[in-house]
Amino acid sequence: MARTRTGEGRAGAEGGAAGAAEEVDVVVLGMGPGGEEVAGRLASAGLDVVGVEAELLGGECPYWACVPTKMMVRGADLLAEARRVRGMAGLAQVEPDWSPVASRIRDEATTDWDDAAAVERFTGKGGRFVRGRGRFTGPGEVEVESGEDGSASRVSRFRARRGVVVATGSAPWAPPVDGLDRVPYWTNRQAVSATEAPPSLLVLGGGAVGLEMAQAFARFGTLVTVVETSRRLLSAEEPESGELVERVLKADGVTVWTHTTVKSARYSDAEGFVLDLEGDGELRARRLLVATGRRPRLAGLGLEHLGIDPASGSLRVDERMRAAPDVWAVGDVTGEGAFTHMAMYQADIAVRSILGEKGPEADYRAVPRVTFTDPEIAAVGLTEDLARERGLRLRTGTAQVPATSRGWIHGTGNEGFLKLVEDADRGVLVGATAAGPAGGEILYGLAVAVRASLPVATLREMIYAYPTFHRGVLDALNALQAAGHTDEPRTKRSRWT
Ligand SMILES: Cc1cc2nc3c(=O)[nH]c(=O)nc-3n(C[C@H](O)[C@H](O)[C@H](O)COP(=O)(O)OP(=O)(O)OC[C@H]3O[C@@H](n4cnc5c(N)ncnc54)[C@H](O)[C@@H]3O)c2cc1C
Ligand SMILES: NC(=O)c1ccc[n+]([C@@H]2O[C@H](COP(=O)([O-])OP(=O)(O)OC[C@H]3O[C@@H](n4cnc5c(N)ncnc54)[C@H](O)[C@@H]3O)[C@@H](O)[C@H]2O)c1
Repeated sequence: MARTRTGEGRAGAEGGAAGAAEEVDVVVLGMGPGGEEVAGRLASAGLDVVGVEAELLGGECPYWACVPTKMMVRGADLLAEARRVRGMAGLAQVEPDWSPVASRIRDEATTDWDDAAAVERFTGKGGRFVRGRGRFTGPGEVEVESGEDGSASRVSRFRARRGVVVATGSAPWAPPVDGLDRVPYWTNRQAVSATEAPPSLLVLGGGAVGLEMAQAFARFGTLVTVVETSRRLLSAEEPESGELVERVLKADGVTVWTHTTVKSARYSDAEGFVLDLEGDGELRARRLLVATGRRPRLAGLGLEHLGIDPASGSLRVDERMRAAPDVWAVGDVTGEGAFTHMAMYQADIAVRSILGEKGPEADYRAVPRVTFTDPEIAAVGLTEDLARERGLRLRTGTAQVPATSRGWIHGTGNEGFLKLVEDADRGVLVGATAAGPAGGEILYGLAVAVRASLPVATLREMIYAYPTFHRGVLDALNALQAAGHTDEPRTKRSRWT
């Protein structure tokens, strides 16, 4: 697990001594992807910047989230591809072994959960790094407490002339299930630090975290059961996405319980984890992963000193990332979408805002999101349901990947679909889903179309390379036009798409 270095003083000045606040330009609270980007850019621009981080500089993404989970996914996908050789290209014998995945995560991704290189990168730009937990003590005033595990704690105080950036991210949230707080369940952190694939795993929550991990462990031989309260998996996405991912997970041997409520949880060495289901008996496994969402980290930040209610759920920001006078916020803490690309996007806007530079304001019409299951479930903009809720008059068009030329050529492993949601009055796409092999890559063109409000007529006039997966967009456009309004997926393969 993480070797935190709270309180060590190797990374530049440690700030003002307790009692005397040191004047600096900007203090950044939390150095995940959002905070690191803001602090690094401002330091490079010549500002006197203090970056405060309680754990590891880089935050959740490189050490416990995006990067290590995608290494898990990569290993799992290699196994799945090897298993598809039979009937397509001969025979391949597959013997799953988790240890190369664990080694890559430990040695390549996280350097054994050590952030020395990231600290050096930041201080190399002229930033000053303080390891510790920061909080507001007044407008523009920040106190950082360093030291833990019984070591004497020290307090540094700063007064930020230009302002403070809050980038404290999010923490896993567990539902109020009786007994859950008393059992040693995994969050994403223990799951990515696993040195072996457990024999059996219960996954509570059928969102991105739960499903990426469920499929990865299943492909390495773990007996996985997913339990989800909603009627379908990936409930925020198109219904077709949840249906597809449930189908492929089942093909991977995963047991899926949707629309299921867990009443209570217990654990013993002999029994392992036991979840009591409302009405439906119980589920058992050696490990339990709780992946039921995350919540912005606002507690203990002293936001009350700014007149902000820390219980407000997220730190609301305007289109220039301002949360209060001379306070900016970026990343998961803003509640605008818990993605690294969102944190980086907002960081860019905050940097320009702090430097007084002009430039575009935040625009969330085309937020891309990719769940890295196999097939990848990628989407941008509004789902059909959300677009309807906004009162738009819609047309939708869907193409099934196996019915396209490339999907058909691809053969096994070709599950997926492309769905377009058009604002029929304006003739532009307001949302799209690309589910299938390389769905996240195919999404790019659709994201451009949504963001730039490209006329659907222009999309139809374009030339799509044959036989690519993205050429399926033409099929979906044809479906859009043919039906006027169609929710029916096309099942027949047209000759040239
Ligand atoms: C399992 C998993 C997989 C994911 N995969 C992807 C993916 O593939 N693609 C993607 O785009 N997103 C992914 N995400 C989401 C992504 O990790 C987050 O959106 C991203 O890390 C948010 O960045 P951030 O800077 O807002 O916050 P964080 O990364 O959470 O960093 C915040 C930092 O602030 C520090 N901090 C908190 N409070 C204080 C304080 N008071 N003082 C000092 N420091 C403090 C924390 O220690 C932390 O290091 C994934 C998330 C999970 C859980
Ligand atoms: N590939 C990516 O970009 C990626 C990957 C992982 C995580 N993330 C980000 O991290 C955030 C957190 O991911 P997550 O999957 O933990 O959250 P999520 O909110 O996406 O999904 C949580 C799921 O848990 C379910 N749930 C809630 N309470 C439950 C209960 N008591 N029993 C069973 N199920 C319950 C919800 O209905 C929901 O489907 C996401 O918002 C996502 O943006 C992104």
